[in-house]
Amino acid sequence: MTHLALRSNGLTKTFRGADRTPVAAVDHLDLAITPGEVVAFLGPNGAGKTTTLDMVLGMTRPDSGEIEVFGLPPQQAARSGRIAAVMQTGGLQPDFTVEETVRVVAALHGGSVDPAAAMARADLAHIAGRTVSKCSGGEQQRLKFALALLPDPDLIVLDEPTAGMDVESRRAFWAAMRTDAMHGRTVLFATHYLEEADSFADRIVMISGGRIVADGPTADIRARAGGRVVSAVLDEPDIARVLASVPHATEVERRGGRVYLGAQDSDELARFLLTDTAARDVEISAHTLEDAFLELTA
Ligand SMILES: Nc1ncnc2c1ncn2[C@@H]1O[C@H](COP(=O)(O)OP(=O)(O)OP(=O)(O)O)[C@@H](O)[C@H]1O
Repeated sequence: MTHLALRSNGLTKTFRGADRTPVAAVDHLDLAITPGEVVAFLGPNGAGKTTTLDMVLGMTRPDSGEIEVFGLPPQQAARSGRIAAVMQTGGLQPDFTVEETVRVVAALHGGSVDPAAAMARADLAHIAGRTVSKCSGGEQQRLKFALALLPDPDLIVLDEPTAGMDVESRRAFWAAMRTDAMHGRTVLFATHYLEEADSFADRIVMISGGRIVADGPTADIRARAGGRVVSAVLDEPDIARVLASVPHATEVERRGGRVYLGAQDSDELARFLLTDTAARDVEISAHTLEDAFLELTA
């Protein structure tokens, strides 16, 4: 029988806040991830991403609900090397070189991936002799990624792996990750960065207040923000005619000499503009992921 990479039912974790009031960090979370999926776990600060990932890794026990990784309890999946993580915090020895770090951890875990291969896959070969304290934030994250690859896990979990990196380092990190994910590994990563979710994930699970507010293919989540916007250069009488004639047409905004219009059916709106008005320079654009994010996590 083929198991899901991750399955949770009614997963719940509550903490006590500073004034002892309960905070539902994760609130009845149901999630199913099939092997090979690359899933972004997207949500604002305090949404419950880290708490969920801690439970996925068996580092925190849920108060109630169930969670399985490849059909196993999370701790067992972690012990057997089927799951590994790149977490936000986590000790690297500052005096070790990159290569020493990878070799020591490989020896400790009896990893199934050759240390040199893990370094190559995390794009570290050219800095193998550099001490950890001299590595940039991005290089240290890639080192953690190499360490996570050592047991050759089927599921790799990344908690905001590029937090604090500059654009260049983020690009290098994701290039290394993307190459690796093409080998069929399941990837679950938490992020605040919409563009990372957009460009790297097949699927987005959006979480807010410990609950899933949207879950689906990246393009579908974007579309949920409410269709498309049609913009054109248009004079006042034509704007009035569009608003009166096209069902549910609304004026969204005016900017740079253009008017931006929304409607239930954007194709119908565009057709009306092109055939019944003197509209020029008509453009149809999808809502951005940011629109969806703001709407769904509001
Ligand atoms: N050990 C703890 N004790 C008390 N409250 C906690 C603890 N850990 C998390 N919380 C609270 O649980 C909620 C969810 O936190 P969590 O760290 O899971 O969110 P997050 O989505 O990872 O946030 P961020 O993006 O800021 O890292 C927050 O309100 C947080 O303050």
